[in-house]
Amino acid sequence: MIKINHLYKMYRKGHMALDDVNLTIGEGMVGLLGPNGAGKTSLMRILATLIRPSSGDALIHGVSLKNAEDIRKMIGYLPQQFQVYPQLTGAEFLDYVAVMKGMSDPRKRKAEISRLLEEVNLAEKGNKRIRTYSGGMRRRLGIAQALLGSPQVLIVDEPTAGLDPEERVRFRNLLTRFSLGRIVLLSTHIVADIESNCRQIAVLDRGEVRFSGDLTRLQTTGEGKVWEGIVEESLFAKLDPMSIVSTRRTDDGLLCRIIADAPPIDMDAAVVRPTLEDGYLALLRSSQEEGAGQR
Ligand SMILES: Nc1ncnc2c1ncn2[C@@H]1O[C@H](COP(=O)(O)OP(=O)(O)OP(=O)(O)O)[C@@H](O)[C@H]1O
Repeated sequence: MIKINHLYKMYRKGHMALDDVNLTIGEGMVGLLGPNGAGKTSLMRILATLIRPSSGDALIHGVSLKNAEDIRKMIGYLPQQFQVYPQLTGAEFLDYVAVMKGMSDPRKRKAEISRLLEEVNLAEKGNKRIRTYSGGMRRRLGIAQALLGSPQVLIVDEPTAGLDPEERVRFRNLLTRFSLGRIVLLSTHIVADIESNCRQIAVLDRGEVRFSGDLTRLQTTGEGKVWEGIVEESLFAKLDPMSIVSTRRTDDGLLCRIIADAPPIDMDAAVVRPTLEDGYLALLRSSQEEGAGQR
């Protein structure tokens, strides 16, 4: 279990990236969802002991972040900008990382590397240079390096960014497999990444936790706030663009889906069942309105 207590991160020039974050994260796949700049990377880097919080602490399986050496043994981390050495082969790269992680026995390293290459579906590519790998393969190699030493906690920062839909699905399934008996904390701003396989979701916005719970509860946040109706082009131009979730051209006109407490006066709209994405957008909307009210 990860228990985050009153965590703050203030960067130089006074920017508050994390503002009293409290969160309990259990076993399985956990999604950390939030728009750009929400503080996801800051939180993950703190948990991976790459940066220090300004104040507060987190306990990972009971160990404080202050014991960075012990925490690092428990954690595998895949950063957003994962750097590889293109001239090395996948196996050479993993061997290099394994040495850095203190795995001194070459035979054990070799066995673990071939096991991991197999697990991430790169067994046949292990002896090829990384420069020949696709984006998805590099990301899978990134997971393999994070899993070296069998960490109990895997932290992955926006791992699906830039992947094509097929690789994205493949990558999600891979993470789900690794989440059995482990904590996999996955950050993303794409709802589909967490839709099918996350047991818990936390939503971060402007440094604060706005939600923590399961998928159904996030979805119901949108209840009574999602409206659908046909609008004329002239009305469409007047709608608040921030409230429009989707538009589809039909024979009767533009079918518009919007998130609002009430539909615009001249829109003939009916309330519809929210999707998970609607729930997330409704939550962000109310969090942003709250923020605007306080400014
Ligand atoms: N080293 C830094 N110095 C100053 N400000 C920073 C630094 N790193 C991040 N920030 C700011 O802190 C806030 C949170 O950034 P962070 O990268 O943690 O968010 P994020 O949710 O991961 O965003 P993204 O999805 O865009 O990566 C942003 O406003 C960002 O500009």
